[in-house]
Amino acid sequence: MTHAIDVEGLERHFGAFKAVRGVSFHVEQGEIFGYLGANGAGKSTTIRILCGLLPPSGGKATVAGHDVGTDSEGVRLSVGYMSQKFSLYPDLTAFENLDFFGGAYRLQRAPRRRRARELMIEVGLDPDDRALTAAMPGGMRQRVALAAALLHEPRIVFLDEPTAGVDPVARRVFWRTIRRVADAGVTIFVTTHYMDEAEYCNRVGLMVDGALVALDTPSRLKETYVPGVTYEVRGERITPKWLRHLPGVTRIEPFGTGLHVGGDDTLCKEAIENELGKVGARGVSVESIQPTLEDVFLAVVTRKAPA
Ligand SMILES: Nc1ncnc2c1ncn2[C@@H]1O[C@H](COP(=O)(O)OP(=O)(O)OP(=O)(O)O)[C@@H](O)[C@H]1O
Repeated sequence: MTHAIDVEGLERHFGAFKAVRGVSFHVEQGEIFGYLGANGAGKSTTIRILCGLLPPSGGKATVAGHDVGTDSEGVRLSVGYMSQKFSLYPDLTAFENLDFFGGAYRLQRAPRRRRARELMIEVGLDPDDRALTAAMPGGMRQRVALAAALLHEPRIVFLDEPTAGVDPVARRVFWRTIRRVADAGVTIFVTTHYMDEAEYCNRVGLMVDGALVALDTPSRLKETYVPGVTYEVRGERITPKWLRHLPGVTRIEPFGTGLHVGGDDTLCKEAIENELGKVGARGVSVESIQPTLEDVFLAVVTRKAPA
């Protein structure tokens, strides 16, 4: 059975530089697939290949049954794509923009206008607002771009950092829409820098320097890469070197103003408190926490493989 997206040994080189290196994965129809990685890891390049906008240098990928190398037109007609650099016509309203994009997809006038209105309401916009998109704040423009990517009812949607710069309340609206669309059987391929959003994905792939170094459900990634216990440790001018040699400690990462300290099951709160007491650390608090995907990400990026 073909998957919504099938990728095998995908490569993309820019001159001597390898932006995507031997990436293989598949995405099931209706799955929300998160693609994470630092800036420059190769996420947007992968998306552009999978949307039929950039030819691969090697390997093979099929999207909605179309080969990206030989049938990029078929791919483009089957997918929705919200790019990081989407552009709206500044001298049109949001509704007029959507009406225009719908026309470009050759959707008939009455159904495309009905769908544009429905989508605008879904993403929290007023279809009758006469404001031009030039005057719209970035987060509102991103809502229009999301609606535009969904307009022609694609079976697969690629969202490249759809919520970058969007406030937390609006991010919830985005994700409510994304989940509703996925519940209707549409496949979502999404990149994000917000690790809390990655938790909403069925599976998550982690890219480092063009390579896919980990791929699994959020809970299995945590079991694999940050097993054992995790403590959030805070205190005045606290530094990893104070705890590095404590028995049972397996990882320490700076996290906000504190540290996330991971260890095997022998590591307890009291041992950390005692150790910090010995070096005279002040204002110490130690809390047992559930690891986040950010812990996974940091563990993968610094280690690149499970211990
Ligand atoms: N057309 C191009 N020519 C040369 N290098 C490119 C080109 N497009 C991308 N790159 C390089 O390929 C690498 C991967 O870029 P890409 O945009 O895929 O990263 P990304 O993971 O999407 O990062 P970000 O989170 O910043 O969007 C970067 O080093 C980038 O500079």
